[in-house]
Amino acid sequence: MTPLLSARGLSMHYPGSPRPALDAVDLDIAPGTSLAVMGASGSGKTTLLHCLAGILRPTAGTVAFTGAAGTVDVAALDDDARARLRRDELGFVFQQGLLLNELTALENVAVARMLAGVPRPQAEAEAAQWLIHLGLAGLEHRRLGELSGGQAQRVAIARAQITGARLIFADEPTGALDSATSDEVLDLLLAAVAAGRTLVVVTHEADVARRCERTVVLRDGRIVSDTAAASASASGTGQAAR
Ligand SMILES: Nc1ncnc2c1ncn2[C@@H]1O[C@H](COP(=O)(O)OP(=O)(O)OP(=O)(O)O)[C@@H](O)[C@H]1O
Repeated sequence: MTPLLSARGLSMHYPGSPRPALDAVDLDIAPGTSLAVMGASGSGKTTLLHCLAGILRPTAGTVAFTGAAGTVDVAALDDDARARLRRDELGFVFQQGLLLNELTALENVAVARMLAGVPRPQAEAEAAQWLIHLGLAGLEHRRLGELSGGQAQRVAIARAQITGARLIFADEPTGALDSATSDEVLDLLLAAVAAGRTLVVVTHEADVARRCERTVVLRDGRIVSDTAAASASASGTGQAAR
């Protein structure tokens, strides 16, 4: 099967840094699978996610993404094209950054559709459906700052999916949550995978990684292990450890 995302020789050398944060990483991600990225603090997890998602431009390597318009090299796109790709084809669940505290839950989700040119009434109607789907009925008009951490992550998961994004990147999506809430948030992310989306999740938590089909571990910017979960289906099975 053609990978949804295929990185080759992906390297990131931050200016002034003595060593690369990412060092010639090769990684194929099959569509419809869940991948956990683990590793010690500073091993390069967020840098990898940002290079794969077109947030950062790597200093070397390619990232082939097969989306609506065919295959593009994310690493070679200019800033505007990468911003469009992120807006139209990728979803993000980060601990902070994308959601706005002063907007309501509904507005935070609807804005993702409005950025794609959908009129506000339609965007809000679609957003309301997503919020119900994610268990937030009745909280649509709460400002984000008035929601719990778990509720805010549900808003982020709604926002990540409302655009039809096939690929969702999550960076420590459960990091600030208690274990029951963390399980619920992961349930929702994995439900998106069951619905056909692809998930890449950076996590420190073994419990989160265990529930993904495949886990890669980074050390000093390199993939040092790549394993499929015992219960995982054949798709997304690991490549040999380097
Ligand atoms: N903007 C930057 N400028 C310079 N160096 C950076 C920058 N961002 C990250 N680094 C360095 O790159 C390396 C990898 O960082 P990265 O944030 O990707 O690691 P991580 O595995 O996500 O860490 P953590 O688990 O602590 O979030 C680290 O040595 C870090 O200090």
